[in-house]
Amino acid sequence: MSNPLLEIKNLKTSFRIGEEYYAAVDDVSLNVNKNEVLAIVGESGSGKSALAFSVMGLHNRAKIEGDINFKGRNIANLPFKEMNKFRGKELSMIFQDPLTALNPLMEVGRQIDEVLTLHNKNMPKSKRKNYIIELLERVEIPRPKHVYNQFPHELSGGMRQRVIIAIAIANQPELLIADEPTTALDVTIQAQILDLMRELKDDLGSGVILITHDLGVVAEMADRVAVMYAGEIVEVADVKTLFEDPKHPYTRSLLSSIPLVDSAQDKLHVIHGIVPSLKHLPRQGCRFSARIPWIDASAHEEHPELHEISPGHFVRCTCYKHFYFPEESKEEQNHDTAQS
Ligand SMILES: Nc1ncnc2c1ncn2[C@@H]1O[C@H](COP(=O)(O)OP(=O)(O)OP(=O)(O)O)[C@@H](O)[C@H]1O
Repeated sequence: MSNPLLEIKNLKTSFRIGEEYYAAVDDVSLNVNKNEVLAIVGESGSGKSALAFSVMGLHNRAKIEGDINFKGRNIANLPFKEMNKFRGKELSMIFQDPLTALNPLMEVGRQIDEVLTLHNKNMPKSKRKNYIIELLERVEIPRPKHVYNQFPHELSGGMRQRVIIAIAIANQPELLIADEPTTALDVTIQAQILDLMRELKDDLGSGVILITHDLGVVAEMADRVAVMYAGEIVEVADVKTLFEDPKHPYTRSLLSSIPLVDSAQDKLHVIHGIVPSLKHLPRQGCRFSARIPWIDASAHEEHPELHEISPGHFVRCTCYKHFYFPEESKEEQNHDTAQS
């Protein structure tokens, strides 16, 4: 097997609250290959952004343990300056909110130029300008020469997000992290931005970590999916397997909480409760158990592990074998149990 572009091993990212550190990312191991989109899904507070920011080295006050191997080099805890050699060049991030990610006081062209110059000190100004205009064209911004001199507030939300993408790909990164890249956009613009990201990924051959809580985006974009709950990965599978044969109760709950147009699904399941706050995350046993109280305690492992139940399909805790939705009738449950 070829070496992964990114290999995260036993990553633990902890924030200090009062006198103690609490892990928001707790012993996470994941790989991303070249030309692959790995989606990370989970509710708000599950640790997705903390994971992404750890890879980008943007958590200067968190405690980071474990390894983040990028092209074979461990970049966890690199000094900020050293990390800057990678950031914006080989590693790049698309942020959720284009208004806060852009400098409101600087023209679009100059903002892209800054990132470009940082890593291409010898490129002459005229060449840079041409390249930036090509980049704006590449992300399908109409009248790129005009937009070059515009300020972010003069552009629509969709256009601003295209500028963010242009900045992120300016130096042709090998790994691109997109944190909720379309959440702030309306649905038609979302689809255009997703199309664009897919095209760019194919052109650049980059690996992509796509962070989202939107399973529609996952179905559209991802090759593989990691489901995160309370700081842990609870299931990993290729996208087809995850949608057709989800196992973990949390994955199943997420999937059955969204309406699917072309499915025979007739009941939507509501996931009760919320991800507990960092200080109150359960650290013992199955972290999801409190949200499925109708499942007998004996179904959970004492120290839940990721089990590889088929090649490339990992599930944490054996409780998946005993899970059913309370809405399901006894008959359905018995039928399911007999089949599994
Ligand atoms: N700088 C910080 N200091 C303290 N706690 C933090 C910090 N950043 C995140 N957290 C906590 O860590 C946990 C995980 O947060 P994170 O933002 O990674 O979740 P998320 O899954 O990305 O959620 P969202 O989808 O809302 O961005 C949350 O409980 C959050 O409050």
